[in-house]
Amino acid sequence: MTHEIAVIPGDGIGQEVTPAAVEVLEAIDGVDFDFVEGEAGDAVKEETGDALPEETRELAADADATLFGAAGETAADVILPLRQVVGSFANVRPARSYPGLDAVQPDTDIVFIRENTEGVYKGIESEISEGVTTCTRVITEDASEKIAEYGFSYAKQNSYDDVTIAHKANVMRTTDGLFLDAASAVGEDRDASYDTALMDALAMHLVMNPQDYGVVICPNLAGDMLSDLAAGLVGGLGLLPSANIGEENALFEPVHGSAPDIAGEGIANPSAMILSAAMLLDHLGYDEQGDAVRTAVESVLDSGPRTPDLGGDASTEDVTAAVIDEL
Ligand SMILES: NC(=O)C1=CN([C@@H]2O[C@H](COP(=O)(O)OP(=O)(O)OC[C@H]3O[C@@H](n4cnc5c(N)ncnc54)[C@H](O)[C@@H]3O)[C@@H](O)[C@H]2O)C=CC1
Ligand SMILES: CC(C)CC(=O)C(=O)O
Repeated sequence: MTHEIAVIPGDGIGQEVTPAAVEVLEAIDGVDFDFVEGEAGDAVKEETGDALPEETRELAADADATLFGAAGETAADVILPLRQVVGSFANVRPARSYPGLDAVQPDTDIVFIRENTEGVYKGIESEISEGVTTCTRVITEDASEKIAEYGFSYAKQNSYDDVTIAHKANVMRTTDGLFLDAASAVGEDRDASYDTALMDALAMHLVMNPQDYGVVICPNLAGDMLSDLAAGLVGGLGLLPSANIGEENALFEPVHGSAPDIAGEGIANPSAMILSAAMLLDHLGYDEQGDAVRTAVESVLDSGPRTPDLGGDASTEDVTAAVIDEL
């Protein structure tokens, strides 16, 4: 069976790390892919006036799964609609420390399960008068229950004992009050053990004691910010993959952006993107192959070569070739 994969490299280092992930997928025995590339991001907007052309939307909608690199200034006009195109309701962001890396917290294994459809990401903003702006934060019972169901199931399936529901219901009493109540009710219904945590204090605890956390179920913006914070604990954004999961489709992307400070130098760390490809393999049912990719990345992170963000002097291509050798 051949799987059609939409490949959308985007801007900046997206153009460098996405081919690395495709090379790794091509090196896997026994799985057939048909990669079809689409354009999106700043460069295509400059050419055509549209950061996400209709052909690219259709490509992602029709493919078995999508690999997305990163976009630059147009990121919100690209990745947010793409998440909708694939019907994603959950953004899964594992933050793990790796042996051999000099990380702030070398004993971290946390998976952020981020609500992926609402909150401030609805983009409902207005300037109601000069110098006065508003942003409407949408939280619904259905979406809160759905992400909690996904989070508790993920914890069970992947043997995480600690589940934490992140919220700020002491301030956003109505919206995060609903998120907290709906997510807690899912935990109660399942007779599952879980904690709840105010997200400000949670940020501190994650930095000081990440080993106390397993699965963290979050509203949309909180999940974005807490997962980036966790990237800092384990060695940086070059290491964090993610999956945007829908009922019938999914999109896989690194947590990082287009990194204009290093774009074009060929030194971006491809690990986050390659690990996103491993999540794509899991999603398509190739768990063994997904594990093999993760093991190969781990081994290269441990023994090198490493890109400059991890203290090395290797290129994106050196690291990719080493991962393929390990495979
Ligand atoms: N999903 C997306 O397409 C996203 C796009 N962006 C866009 O990216 C642009 C830059 O945003 P920033 O806030 O700087 O975030 P960023 O994630 O692009 O970069 C933050 C820092 O991490 C480093 N970094 C990120 N990925 C790396 C990798 N693979 N290897 C080595 N170092 C890496 C960068 O060099 C930079 O110092 C903006 O235009 C923003 O809108 C930001 C976040 C997500
Ligand atoms: C530029 C943004 C759309 C990136 C972000 O916040 C996200 O990953 O949700």
